[in-house]
Formats: sequence, C-alpha cells, structure tokens
Amino acid sequence: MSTLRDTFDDLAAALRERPDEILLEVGAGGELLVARLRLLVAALLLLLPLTNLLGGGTAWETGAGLAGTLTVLALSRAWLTLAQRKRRHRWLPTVSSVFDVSVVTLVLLLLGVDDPAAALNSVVVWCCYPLAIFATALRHDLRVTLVAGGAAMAQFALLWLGFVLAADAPLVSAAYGTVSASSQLQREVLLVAVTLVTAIVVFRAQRLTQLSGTDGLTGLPNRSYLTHRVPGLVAEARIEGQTMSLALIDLDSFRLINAELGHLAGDRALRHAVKVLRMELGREEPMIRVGGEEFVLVLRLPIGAAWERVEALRRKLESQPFLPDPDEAPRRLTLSAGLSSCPQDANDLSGLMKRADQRLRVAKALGRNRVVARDDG
Ligand SMILES: Nc1nc2c(ncn2[C@@H]2O[C@H](COP(=O)(O)OP(=O)(O)OP(=O)(O)O)[C@@H](O)[C@H]2O)c(=O)[nH]1
Repeated sequence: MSTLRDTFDDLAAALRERPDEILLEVGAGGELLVARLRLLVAALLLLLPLTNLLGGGTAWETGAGLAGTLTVLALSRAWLTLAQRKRRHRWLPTVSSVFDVSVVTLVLLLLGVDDPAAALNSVVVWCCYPLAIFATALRHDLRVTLVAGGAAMAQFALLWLGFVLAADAPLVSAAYGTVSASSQLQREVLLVAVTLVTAIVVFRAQRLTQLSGTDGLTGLPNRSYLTHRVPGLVAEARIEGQTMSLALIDLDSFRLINAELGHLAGDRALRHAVKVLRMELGREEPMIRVGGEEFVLVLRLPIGAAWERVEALRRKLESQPFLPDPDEAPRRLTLSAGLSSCPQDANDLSGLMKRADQRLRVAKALGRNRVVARDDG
C-alpha cells in the first residue's frame, strides 16, 4: 500500500520529469479553455461597476471600476490570442496563472484603499485565489500549479504585512469585522491545502493521460497520439510553409520471430527494436506505435532528408541484433518503411498515411529491409 511519503516522492519525481508530447498537447487545450473562461468572467465583471452605480456608488468609484474591468477584459483577450497559438509559447501557462492570481491581489488591494479590513477579511474576493489555483489543474503541469499557489501565498502575505504595517491601530471595519493574525494565518494554510490538493489532482491526471496515450509494451505514444496530435503538426507545417515527412515503419517477418522464439521473446524483440530506434531519435521526432509491429515517425524534413534519416535507422537496427537469451544466437531484425511528405504527396494525415502505406507495400514487395520514398521505388 502506498504511503503519504510515497505520494510525495512520486510528486517530487514528477516535478523533475519533462512533460511528454501528449501532456503538452492536453495542457495547451486546457490553457485555451481557461483563456476562454477568463474572457467570459472578465466580460461578466463589467456588470460590477454598473451595479455599483445603481446601488448609489459615486461616479469616481464607477469610473475606476469600469477602467479596471476594461483593462482585465483587454488583457484576457490578449491571453486568448496567445493561447490560440497552441504550444507556441511554453511560458504561457505559468505566466497566465500568475496573472490570474495577481488580478485577485489587485482587487483586494483596491478594496483596501478605502477599508484595509475589507482587503484582508473579504471572503468573496479571497475565494478567487483557490479558484485560480484550481484552474491550473487544466494546464496538466505540476510546476504551474506550484508556482501559482506560491504566488497566491506570497502576494496575500505581502498584502497583509503591508496593511498591518501601514496602520497605526488594529484594523477594524463595520462591514468586515476585525483583522486578526489567526484568521490571516488560516487563509494562508487554506492556500497551502488548495495548492497541495490541486497538485495531487494534476499528478493523478498526468499519470492517467500518460497511460491512455502510451503503449504499455514499448512506452511509445499510441494511436490516440496519432489521431489527436499529428493532424495539428501537419496543419502547422502547412501554415508555416514547411515540408514535413511521415514514415510508416514495419518490422520485417515478425510472424517468424514469434513462431520460432515464442510470443514472449517476440515482445522483447519488439522492445529491443524500439529501444535501438529511439536512441537515434530526437525529441522533435515523435515515433508512434500504430499497430502490432508498425510505427509512424514524424519528421520535420523534406522527403530526401527524411529518406536519409530513416535509412540510417534501418542500418542501425540491422547492425544491432536482438539477443533472445545469453545462450542463443543473436537474431537480426530489419525494417521496411514507406515515406510520404506534405505538401507534395498530401495535405492531411489520412492522405499521408495512405501514400506511405502504398510505398511500404512496395518496400515489402521488393524484398523487405528497405526504405521507399518515391513511387518508382
Ligand atoms: N510478440 C508480439 N508479436 C506481435 C505483437 N503485435 C503484433 N505481433 C505479431 O507480429 C506479426 C505481424 O505479422 P504480419 O503483419 O503478418 O507480417 P510479418 O510477419 O511481420 O511480415 P511482413 O510484415 O510482411 O514483413 C503477427 O504474427 C503478430 O502476432 C506484439 O505486441 N508482440
């Protein structure tokens, strides 16, 4: 049974991990969702100066409230524009989360100008801190949650310190009561608790996302990555006028490996092949397991350079035989691959897959252990 200490150890390990492609993609979708929600909330905030005016507030108060909410609305629109350029800005989730927390602090600060007890004892505005921290869960990144939680704790503590030091008497107000050290500390403790709970929710969601998008045998992204992420990569390349290539790779005569060595050794052979290929690939070259012994490789290269890349992988695998058991003879593994490129062959994933599959069949028909990138073989 895992203990609390194991959970913290797992959290610490997750903090050191670089988020994988699937998590970055899910996080970018979450950022976009938060940006849309933020814009909606900012638009609703415009009602506040109006209700203030109808409730008998002064023109100055209404004007200041209107200026503040219009500024938040404009900034929220800017965040949305940035979030729509999915994953272009790696810093966006962290900075926008700190922005959300800082808006809460700013509103508390404005409340405190007239009545410092309102800034420190207001429940409604303070509750927006936990909301902002909880919204970081949609970014699927532990670091973002911890930074936002830390920012909320630090900013609220500074606010408290600032108002208490500036006052020459205990802070009391008719509407908000007395400011006491214990109630402020309780709020800090609650912020710690919300940050911790959110961090654990993020951690579990990260694990689930990784499991659902990862192939259990090889640890590679699975078909769901192909259907969810690769169309976006193809579209990005098209918009930016770049060429990208897709390789459909199939291990040769794998049925024989299973028949001769057994299914378990076949599994190990598969893992060996993936390990050899992965060692040669960079972070920007995702390899996806799309079927039993079939993989897709996405390369941001024109077809000629992609052919050279996959040809080098083919030679590497051929040169590193699989050792079924220490006392058994090494077994040579080979691959065949068909390549296609965007925009020359097709402009979408299904077109690229179709073309690459046709060329893969040609590679198999020509005797296997080869890479085909053109229709004339
Ligand atoms: N051990 C093991 N075998 C698998 C796995 N997935 C698929 N296979 C086997 O891979 C083999 C694929 O066979 P085929 O697609 O017919 O082709 P092949 O024998 O590889 O021959 P070519 O593709 O024509 O070179 C089948 O025997 C599958 O059972 C797996 O996860 N583990």
